[in-house]
Amino acid sequence: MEFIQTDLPGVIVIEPKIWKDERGYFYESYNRELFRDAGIDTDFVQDNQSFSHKGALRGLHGQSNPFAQGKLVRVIQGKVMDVAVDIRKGSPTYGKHIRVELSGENFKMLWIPAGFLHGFVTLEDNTIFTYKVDKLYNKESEIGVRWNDPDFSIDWTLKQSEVILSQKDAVLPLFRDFESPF
Ligand SMILES: Cc1cn([C@H]2C[C@H](O)[C@@H](COP(=O)(O)OP(=O)(O)O[C@H]3O[C@@H](C)C(=O)[C@@H](O)[C@H]3O)O2)c(=O)[nH]c1=O
Repeated sequence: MEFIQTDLPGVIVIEPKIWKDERGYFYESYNRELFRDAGIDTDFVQDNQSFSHKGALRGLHGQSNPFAQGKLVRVIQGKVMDVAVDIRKGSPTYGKHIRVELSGENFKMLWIPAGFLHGFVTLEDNTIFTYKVDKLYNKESEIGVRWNDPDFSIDWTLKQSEVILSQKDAVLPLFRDFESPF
């Protein structure tokens, strides 16, 4: 299993070792000891899964303390462009984002600690996205910023007309009107 630092300190790409044979494949999607050795020392308390049609864009989301979540995300089937945005005030990379393509074929995972917003757009139909989080869902703690915020100018790969949003995500605040709790 390889742990690869990204341009946002704290956000880590994980490439698991894939064991392929005539039956198919096997891999460890989480190993507490290896993660702890790599500096990801946390207790996961909830697993989530979503299914999306091509163009579904979920984000940019987070939760404030005491429910701020670290997330370990991956794609089981299909493909997404996954995005993390640093919203830690005073961070040298405050307001900056990274993008990583995650797919059922590249097996990559992304660790996004608390203090970041997270979102993804599905690039293929029938995409199954799964993630572990280290704090429980808490509706009252939900925070977010509009996906197409001009200050972030994220290249989501798809055109605006191809994107499917929830009603909630369509009206999230812009970054300039957002008070980061971190
Ligand atoms: C996130 C979440 C939602 N729900 C419920 C509430 C809601 O009625 C329904 C759908 O929720 P949402 O529309 O917020 O789902 P979604 O837009 O997929 O939200 C997710 O987006 C990605 C980008 C993340 O990073 C996640 O943390 C989460 O915020 O599921 C839970 O019961 N538990 C949870 O942990």
